[in-house]
Amino acid sequence: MAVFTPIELKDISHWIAKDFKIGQASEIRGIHGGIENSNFFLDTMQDGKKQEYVLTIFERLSAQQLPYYLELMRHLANKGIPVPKPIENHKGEILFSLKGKPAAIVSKLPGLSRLKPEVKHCSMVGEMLAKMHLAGKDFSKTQENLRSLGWWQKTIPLITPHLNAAQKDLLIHELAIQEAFFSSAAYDMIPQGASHCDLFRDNVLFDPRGLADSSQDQLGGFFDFYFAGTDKWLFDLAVTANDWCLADNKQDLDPARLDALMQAYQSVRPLTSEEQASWPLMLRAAALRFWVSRLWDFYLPRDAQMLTPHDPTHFEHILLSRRSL
Ligand SMILES: Nc1ncnc2c1ncn2[C@@H]1O[C@H](COP(=O)(O)OP(=O)(O)O)[C@@H](O)[C@H]1O
Ligand SMILES: N[C@@H](CCOP(=O)(O)O)C(=O)O
Repeated sequence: MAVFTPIELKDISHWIAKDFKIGQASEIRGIHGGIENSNFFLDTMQDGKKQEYVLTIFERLSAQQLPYYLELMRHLANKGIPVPKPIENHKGEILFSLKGKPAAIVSKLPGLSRLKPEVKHCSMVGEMLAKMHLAGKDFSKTQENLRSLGWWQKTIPLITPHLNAAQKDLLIHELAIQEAFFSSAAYDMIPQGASHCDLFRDNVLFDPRGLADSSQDQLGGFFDFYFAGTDKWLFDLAVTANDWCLADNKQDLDPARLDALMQAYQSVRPLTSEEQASWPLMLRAAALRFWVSRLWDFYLPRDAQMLTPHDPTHFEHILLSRRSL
């Protein structure tokens, strides 16, 4: 995150005590990392025990869009997928208003991110991603991925004035390829459902089981569902592969990590023939998605405390690498 909307303990103490069954708020701390929302670790004291939550103030998403994400998390958590569970108030509501903006409180997951994943981390993530896709099959709400083709088409003209000729050509050419892919019969046949769409290494936690080395790591959970949407499951897998399965040069795919991710995913949900055929183009779609959003954040930034924009060049290189496959 970043903190776009500062919150202090005095702003929420009375509200927490009055509206929830989570005890008394005892501490609130702004969280570094992340770029979309204002996030805080919120501690409470309940029956003499410290409880930990995450309070999020949504900076871009509207109160109309948010029920999809929060209900999805509740649905998945109820099905045993390790994701943050939204906390209800006395009326059973999970979406609130704080400082005039939508807000939610969710459970804090255990663990830490592994930013240098080994093969076994890719494997755990692949398996849980496929389980999550299947667990979302009977989720009744649908909402498009708000960072998909329509958003790329709208956003690319805003960022091209900032780019050099080669970058502009690359962006415009790849957009045309993706427009053709998205309107193809093969694309139409790829299965879809609730997808995370941003399952980067920093959105997954591992429970280190008390050991300093990572060999005993267990999956702690997936979080940050605020880019989720009803999308092709293969897109979700491609987003994941582009971040988790990088070789040492940080742009090409590492065969061992990729193989681990794909094998584990397919041990739960084998890919259809259309998905297999579409994989190279889907990897490119996933690279384009994040190149565009990082360029947008970089050239059209918002005011915030603690905001560190992500490097757009990283995804330019990834896109070039996937195009050469
Ligand atoms: N439910 C959660 N459990 C544990 N840590 C969390 C949780 N939600 C967020 N965090 C922490 O907050 C940081 C920023 O959250 P993130 O969702 O990535 O921000 P943003 O909403 O801006 O994308 C994460 O890197 C993680 O450390
Ligand atoms: N994962 C995306 C953008 C969102 O970042 P997050 O840290 O808020 O999850 C990227 O790396 O560009």
